[in-house]
Amino acid sequence: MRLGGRLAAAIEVLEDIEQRHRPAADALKDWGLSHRFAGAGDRAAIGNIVYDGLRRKRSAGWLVGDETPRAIGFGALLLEWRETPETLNTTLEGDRFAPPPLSADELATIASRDLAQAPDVVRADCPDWCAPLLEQAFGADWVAEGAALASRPPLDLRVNTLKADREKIIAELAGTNAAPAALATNGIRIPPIDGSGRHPNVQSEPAFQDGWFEVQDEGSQIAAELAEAKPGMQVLDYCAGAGGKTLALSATMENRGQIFAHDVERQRLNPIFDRIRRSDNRNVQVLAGPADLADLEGRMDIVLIDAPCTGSGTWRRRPDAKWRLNRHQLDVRRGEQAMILDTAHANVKPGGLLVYVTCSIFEEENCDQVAAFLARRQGFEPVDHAALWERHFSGRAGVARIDPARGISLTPGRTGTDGFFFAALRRSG
Ligand SMILES: C[S@@+](CC[C@H](N)C(=O)[O-])C[C@H]1O[C@@H](n2cnc3c(N)ncnc32)[C@H](O)[C@@H]1O
Repeated sequence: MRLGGRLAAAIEVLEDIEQRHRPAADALKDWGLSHRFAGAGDRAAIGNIVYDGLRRKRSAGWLVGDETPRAIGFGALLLEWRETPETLNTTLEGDRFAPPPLSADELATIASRDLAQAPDVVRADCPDWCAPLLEQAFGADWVAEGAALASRPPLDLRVNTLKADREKIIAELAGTNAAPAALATNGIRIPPIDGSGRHPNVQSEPAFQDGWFEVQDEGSQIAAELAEAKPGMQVLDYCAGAGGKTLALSATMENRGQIFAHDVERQRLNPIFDRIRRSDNRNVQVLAGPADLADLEGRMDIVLIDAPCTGSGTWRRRPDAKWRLNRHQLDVRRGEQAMILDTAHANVKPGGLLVYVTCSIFEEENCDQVAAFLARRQGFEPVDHAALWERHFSGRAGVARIDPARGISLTPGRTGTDGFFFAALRRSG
């Protein structure tokens, strides 16, 4: 397929997502199944146009003067593929599979628009209702942070130190531009890919099959590192899900001590068994249900709450979620977070840590949630987050937003990671 056919397909997929309120991944998969002639390169390029369009939906639409899937598809190519209106129209000319080229009206609109002069919400590429939340979180930087959340993400890997070291894996991945991550001690980063390219399928590498590394955003790795799980400790991962943080904690504990993996939806834990086998983690115990949890009351050195949240920090990777999210869902998540804090804290032993993590950028799910918990509950004190950060990332204070008494925020704009929030509260008695 040429660019015109790929653009037409991307517009079709964007229409499907909009009309049927479908996740982007499902719509793309269905398109691939009903167009089996399209090769892997075509599917990757179509996926890139769709994801670029969803990340930059507002700025793409604003540039072309409409909010239709067509305007978003064309806008994505202009903003992210280094196309110009002229190169695009020349490329589409005579291609019978391409959408109609940019019209005279569209060309005039594009020529008259300068994105630097666009309204703030357009440059931040966020829904109107989220703008005050971004402003609350980032102050004067909110537009820049919104724009960073609308950029293409890198592919981050975490070295499984139980089986390999960073140099060895980087050598295995030669030719992918893999390099040590800027902050995470065991992180490897493969930078974002340009245009129609795609990241290597690292999960098909023998090194992955042998458990040498996991795919994990650097922000998630940093959060696990800051929890300071040590060999011999008793740790409860209260919202373990597929086990990304469980495995990271287990590796820092060098397989000594015990980490209990719990999740209210037990089927979410299913991938963990295969991951444990592959990665040689031997100190993970997956809890079967609430009865097992009762045995842990007051006994844990660390209880990690990787809380269910809006996921607003991961909009680079799941841009369709940005447009589906609404105020009601945020309120539901806040209720769940408060309830989990009020329940899970009972498992922390005196002197132990309650660690609260989200992949959200909203204060309401982060600092506010911690402040409300501390106001409700006696016996927990925040650690000194500035000192904690300094212990791990000495001299790099500027790359995170640190409120010493409330927590640490990581963002795409400042940290170069997905948006994450981390807070550690010590139990006094
Ligand atoms: C952010 S995800 C966890 C991701 C996982 N820790 C990782 O690193 O791969 C949040 C998890 O919290 C779980 N959850 C939601 N409500 C819960 C509750 N009341 N108690 C325990 N887990 C809960 C969800 O099922 C979901 O798997």
